[in-house]
Amino acid sequence: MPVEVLEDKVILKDSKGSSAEVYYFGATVTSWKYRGKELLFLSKKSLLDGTKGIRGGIPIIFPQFAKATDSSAETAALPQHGLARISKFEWNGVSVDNESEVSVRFGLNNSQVPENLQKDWPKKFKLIFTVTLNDDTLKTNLSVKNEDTAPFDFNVLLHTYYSVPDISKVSVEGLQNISYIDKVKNFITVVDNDKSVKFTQETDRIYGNAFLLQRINLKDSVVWNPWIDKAKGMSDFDDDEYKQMICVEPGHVAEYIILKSEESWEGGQIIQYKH
Ligand SMILES: O=P(O)(O)OC[C@H]1O[C@@H](O)[C@H](O)[C@@H](O)[C@@H]1O
Repeated sequence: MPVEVLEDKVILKDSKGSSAEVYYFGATVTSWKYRGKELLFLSKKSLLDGTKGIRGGIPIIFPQFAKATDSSAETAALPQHGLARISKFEWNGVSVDNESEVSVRFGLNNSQVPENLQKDWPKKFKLIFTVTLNDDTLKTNLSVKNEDTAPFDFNVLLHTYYSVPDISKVSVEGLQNISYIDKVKNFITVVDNDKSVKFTQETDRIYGNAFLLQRINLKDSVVWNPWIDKAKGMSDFDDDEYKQMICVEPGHVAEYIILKSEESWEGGQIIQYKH
């Protein structure tokens, strides 16, 4: 059976032994295993009961990345990282199921969002999140439809937590000569001349127009590791877990996307495990 539909999550299984798990809460992918090997990081302290955003996997960030810096932004009243990751999506069923690929869908519209968040961002919208598993490849695709009568602004990001055996041995390549905003150093703009990014301290950078993964319509990249002090301050993250994860997050966050009434936007990422 390639798709198991449970009370709180859906499990996708590939014929060669790969699998993925997606919670309805946030439509968060919490596990992606290549033939049994876990590739995503999920904190052992993460809550999975819908009382807090899931700490790990691939939370969907929409319609605001971080907290809006401009108090006049339409999304200014929303909490950090918006509403999608803390809303329960509906199960929209299996869309593809064949020898090589299994694909499932989750949906969220404004009336399914907790009431306080509806007030914080009173827009009519519809999200469809599609997760596709194919042996060594995971595709996550989001479509956003504006069902309101006026345009709205949004950010979007796939906050992907990768599991790594040892952060001191990790490097992220493909960001050379791209300027980034350094959130750890007071949001200064820096141009990266190094061939790869290595991790020896708290790292929180927004790269504009980077092409790191195969991505569709997501031009920015956030690279994040909380490191020691910030890890200690996070209740849903174990003190030492910063050594076992790295977030590389494709998104559209440096500017807002403006979506007109009745129009749709679509974007996503395709991650392939090199084995
Ligand atoms: O603790 P949260 O809300 O899940 O955010 C985690 C991190 O998410 C990253 O995307 C941000 O760049 C960081 O600044 C932030 O700390």
